[in-house]
Amino acid sequence: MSRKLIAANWKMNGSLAQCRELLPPLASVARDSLPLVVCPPACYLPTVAALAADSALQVGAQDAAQHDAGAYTGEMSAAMLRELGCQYAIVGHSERRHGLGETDDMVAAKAAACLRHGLTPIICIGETQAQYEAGQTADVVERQVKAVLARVVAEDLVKTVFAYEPVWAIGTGLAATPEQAQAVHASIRALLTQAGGGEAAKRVPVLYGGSVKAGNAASLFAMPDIDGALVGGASLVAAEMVAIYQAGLNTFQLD
Ligand SMILES: O=C(CO)COP(=O)(O)O
Repeated sequence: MSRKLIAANWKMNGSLAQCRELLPPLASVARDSLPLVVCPPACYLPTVAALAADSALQVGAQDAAQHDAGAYTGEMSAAMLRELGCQYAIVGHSERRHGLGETDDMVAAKAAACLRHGLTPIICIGETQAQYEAGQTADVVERQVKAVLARVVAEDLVKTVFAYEPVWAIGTGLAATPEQAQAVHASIRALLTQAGGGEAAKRVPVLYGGSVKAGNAASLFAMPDIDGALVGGASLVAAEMVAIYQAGLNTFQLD
């Protein structure tokens, strides 16, 4: 299995009409050798799963509950998301950490809940602009990764995906440079290696997210520890998302 992967995070955007418009071009380019995961708002998951059905496209949710069932109004469990056709769920997106108060431990519990139910968690980590300016990137990333490692056993690590998303690069048009991102990705890989043993850690995809577009994807993908992208705004334009995916097909050494 290749450790490369490209994912689209629509955030709270889209409509039924947009699902029908955005999915067919992606379905026609998706290949098994490079997983392409579409994460629409939860209400569109059944529609997106149906549109993806006869293709290599995969479906992900944008969040998953940390609990399996119970009195948690508005939440959706990992098992429910599986029933809706999801193979993946994003957890710990900075818009949930900073906008909705999710803690490192909640994010780790969500990742563990996904793993209990056979969903692959795409675990987002990354520093804010203030932390970046204060030179705290390495410390923040280490704390966020270690919180996950405290709840996910080493043999499950290989079933996870990490996404480094510096908050200052999200939706700003100001992506990290390939070299900046590579340095952080290498440190994430080192933490995973320490925790999960060399071989398992080598197979965990570490994606980059933050202002990825067709114009910068190939230079990011050329870095040895950048295994793909978690794409926000550009994923709402079919031609952009197709071009980003094609940059992956052309740049990555795929199995
Ligand atoms: O948050 C992101 C993906 O999860 C990145 O968003 P943008 O690609 O819009 O910067």
